[in-house]
Amino acid sequence: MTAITEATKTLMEIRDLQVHFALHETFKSRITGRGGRAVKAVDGVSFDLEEGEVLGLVGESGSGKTTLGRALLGLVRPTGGSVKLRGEELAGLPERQLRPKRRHLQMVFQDPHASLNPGMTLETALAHPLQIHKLTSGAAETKAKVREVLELVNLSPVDQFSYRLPGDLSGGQKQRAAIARAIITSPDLVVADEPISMLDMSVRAKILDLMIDLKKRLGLTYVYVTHDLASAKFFCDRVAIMYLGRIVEIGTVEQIFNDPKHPYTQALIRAIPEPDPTKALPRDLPRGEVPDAAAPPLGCSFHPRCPKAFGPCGWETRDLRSILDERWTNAGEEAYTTERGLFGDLEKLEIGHEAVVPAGSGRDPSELVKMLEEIRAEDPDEPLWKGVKDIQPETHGVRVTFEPGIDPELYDTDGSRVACLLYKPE
Ligand SMILES: Nc1ncnc2c1ncn2[C@@H]1O[C@H](COP(=O)(O)OP(=O)(O)OP(=O)(O)O)[C@@H](O)[C@H]1O
Repeated sequence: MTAITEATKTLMEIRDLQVHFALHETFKSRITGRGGRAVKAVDGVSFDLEEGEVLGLVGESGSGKTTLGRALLGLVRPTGGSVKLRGEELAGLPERQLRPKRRHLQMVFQDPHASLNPGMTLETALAHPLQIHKLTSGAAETKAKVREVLELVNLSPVDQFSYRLPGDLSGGQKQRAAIARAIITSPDLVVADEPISMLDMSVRAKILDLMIDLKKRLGLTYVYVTHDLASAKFFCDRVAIMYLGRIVEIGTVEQIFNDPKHPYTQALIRAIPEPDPTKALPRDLPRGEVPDAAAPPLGCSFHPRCPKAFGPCGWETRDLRSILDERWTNAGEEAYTTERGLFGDLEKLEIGHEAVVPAGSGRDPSELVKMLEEIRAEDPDEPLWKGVKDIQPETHGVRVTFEPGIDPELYDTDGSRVACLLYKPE
């Protein structure tokens, strides 16, 4: 592995990268260019990738790891921001200009079976990129290069493997062939998206060992996309923890594993199943599921699940709604009927830091204020209440005002860089 402290050269510079996928476009939003909902798969990501390093992108399903990895390769078009390869801007390049760059930017996929053409021998499959990018002059040179790369990935005796079809190979051998195809163009960067998760336990470590070996021999740089922190610890030099399209913590393996700072990273690390390092993350993370990426929580997007959340983290009407829903799910029928009757239609609550909670039909808003105060008094340590600034009766309901939230940036700490207000400089 590369020591990050050594003098390194920057291979890629990623700044404020955004990949938003439009959803449910209406006629009006299409015409005006406004108002259409979008999934913010990658939402303002910045980092440098140093030559020769292995950077892990780690996070739960839907955090944007794959989209970010694909955006680095130009396989998905950024909707904003910049991706520079050795100083040259790739974001926004027309396909015609991007195509010749692709030999420098390769990908290894999760499913080696799906990524290889079942009707092509390994020799044909590996010769293909050499021919497309015109990297060899003539059949003899192509054949020699294919043999060299098959040797490199340990698919030998080469004479036998050259003429095999993917169907004749084991899962591990298929992934070796897919890796061979990725490295045959002498790329600078290989994005490996869950390259071992579909393989038998017995071959997973061998494939990562092979990738480390190839990196040393060929001077490759890897971005390793995974939800498996244990394999990232083994394989990576640095790790970026992603949550809802953002990097929430980035640091060296030592910083992330020995001194995790973000409450989300801490939860992920606590959840690593030991001693078996190959299992996926269990889902015993705090408070619920990953929210909808089309309408992420305000402020810090982790705040609704965060055990350390406090006043300015971005409390909002949806949090109040969840607290009430949770309370009523656990309430007895009588208590539920009494309390629920005080409230009007909560579907009408708008997303924001201020909301008028409607009173139930014929109910006095002051009863609602009393109820909310009672709920607060029962559990004053519930972090939501630390973000509530004011509860006031109005004509038809109660105005609940929250502290204006702060959307954290990546802050420098004495270790990793962390997007959490606990580390915001004064
Ligand atoms: N082509 C697309 N159109 C619309 N939404 C998309 C598209 N691709 C990804 N998304 C959404 O973007 C978000 C990030 O997806 P992405 O696949 O990058 O996450 P991930 O962390 O790699 O997840 P997984 O581990 O499940 O692959 C998700 O909410 C996903 O549903």
